[in-house]
Amino acid sequence: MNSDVKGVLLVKRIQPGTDGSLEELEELSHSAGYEVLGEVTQVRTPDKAFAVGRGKAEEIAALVQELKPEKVVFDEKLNAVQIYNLSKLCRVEVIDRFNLILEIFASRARTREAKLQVELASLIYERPKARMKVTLAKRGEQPGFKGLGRYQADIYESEITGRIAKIEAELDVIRKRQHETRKQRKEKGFDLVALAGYTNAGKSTLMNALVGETVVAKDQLFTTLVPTTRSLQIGQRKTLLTDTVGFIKNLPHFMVEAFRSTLEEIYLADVIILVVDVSEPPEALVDKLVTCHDTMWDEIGPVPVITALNKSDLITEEELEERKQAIVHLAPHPVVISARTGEGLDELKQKIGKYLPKWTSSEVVLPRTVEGLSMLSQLYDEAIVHHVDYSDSTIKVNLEARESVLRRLGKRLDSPAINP
Ligand SMILES: Nc1nc2c(ncn2[C@@H]2O[C@H](COP(=O)(O)OP(=O)(O)OP(=O)(O)O)[C@@H](O)[C@H]2O)c(=O)[nH]1
Ligand SMILES: [Mg+2]
Repeated sequence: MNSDVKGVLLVKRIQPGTDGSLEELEELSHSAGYEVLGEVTQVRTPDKAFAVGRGKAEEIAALVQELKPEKVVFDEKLNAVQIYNLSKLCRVEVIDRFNLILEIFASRARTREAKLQVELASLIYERPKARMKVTLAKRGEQPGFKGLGRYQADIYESEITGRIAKIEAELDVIRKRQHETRKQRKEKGFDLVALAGYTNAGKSTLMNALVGETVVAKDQLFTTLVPTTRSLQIGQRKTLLTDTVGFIKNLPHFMVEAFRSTLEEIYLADVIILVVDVSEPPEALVDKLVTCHDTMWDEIGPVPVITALNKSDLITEEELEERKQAIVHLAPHPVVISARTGEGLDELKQKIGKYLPKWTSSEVVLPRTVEGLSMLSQLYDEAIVHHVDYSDSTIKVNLEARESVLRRLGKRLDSPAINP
């Protein structure tokens, strides 16, 4: 084993009747920079609360002795007592899937916003355990009892609550500013297009392929943590394309909430491109699409969704057909693409154009003054100008624009600008 790479032992929860190959704890561990030294599986009993039996706990402890991992990672959410007992028995740090996701987020967070979001999510996750943690700490020695995150036992629940309130207030300020920026962009005639989808589906690669710029794209989960926006010309329309944080299965609601400002880019878009990795087996594909729908469906309203079936370069025609059949009810307006080879990108752009909000055609009459000419130049930026007629005192412009642009123009001209 490479001495720089830390090892983990996984305790995977698997659905009865499956081999657990669809579970992504391994992938998450790699993305967090760990080497997987071994796995213990535990069949999930749907209606029962999660418990680790004595036999299972001893099996894990024996493997810890043998493999000497840095941490034991449970697929299941653990409470403070379970973490305490397990870490005492195994003499090693015990964490669960959410701690692992938080570790990944924490290691990727670069901006103030991302860092605050990660801290908020981990505080909300740790708060219910704080009380128990203090009780357990008072019992004295706690071998390897580090699984509750970096907050030590002397930080009480109320301090955590105070910190949460502080972060929320700061995030609120950031959000308001972002909201204002988005509103201004819309008013300037830009349409907002968001890339959404499961983590590692290829959103950032697609963004790069569409706008020819370099957003970091890697074969790991949660490469993108804060949205990046670039302009993208669709026919004559200017749009802003935003790359967003990926979705993942079983993300607790508090975590989705902590990343709300990031997800807002999706919720406020005019068109959503839902990117899926179509090279995955049909069951995984269905599973991931269901997660995407669960995460965003209630929030997005009647916004058109185009499904980009990405990574088609990795599969045969027959495999593609099989997958298309499997997801027919989950993938609105599908387009087969490969962000890597560029296949299907023209068709995707055409589809985006088709689903952009309709603009209004209008004829406006501007005064032939310095101000009128400045309005005309602004219209070239914010609208599609079809025809301009100059007379001695007026400029007649035939154009298409977002209604808000026409309304604003009407106000400046002191007369309605909308004459369809
Ligand atoms: N073969 C192939 N690989 C692709 C394609 N698109 C993306 N990939 C690869 O898939 C991996 C993930 O791509 P990203 O663009 O980082 O995915 P993402 O959806 O932005 O991921 P997160 O930001 O982590 O949520 C990278 O290794 C890409 O090179 C494609 O069309 N074909
Ligand atoms: Mg990305």
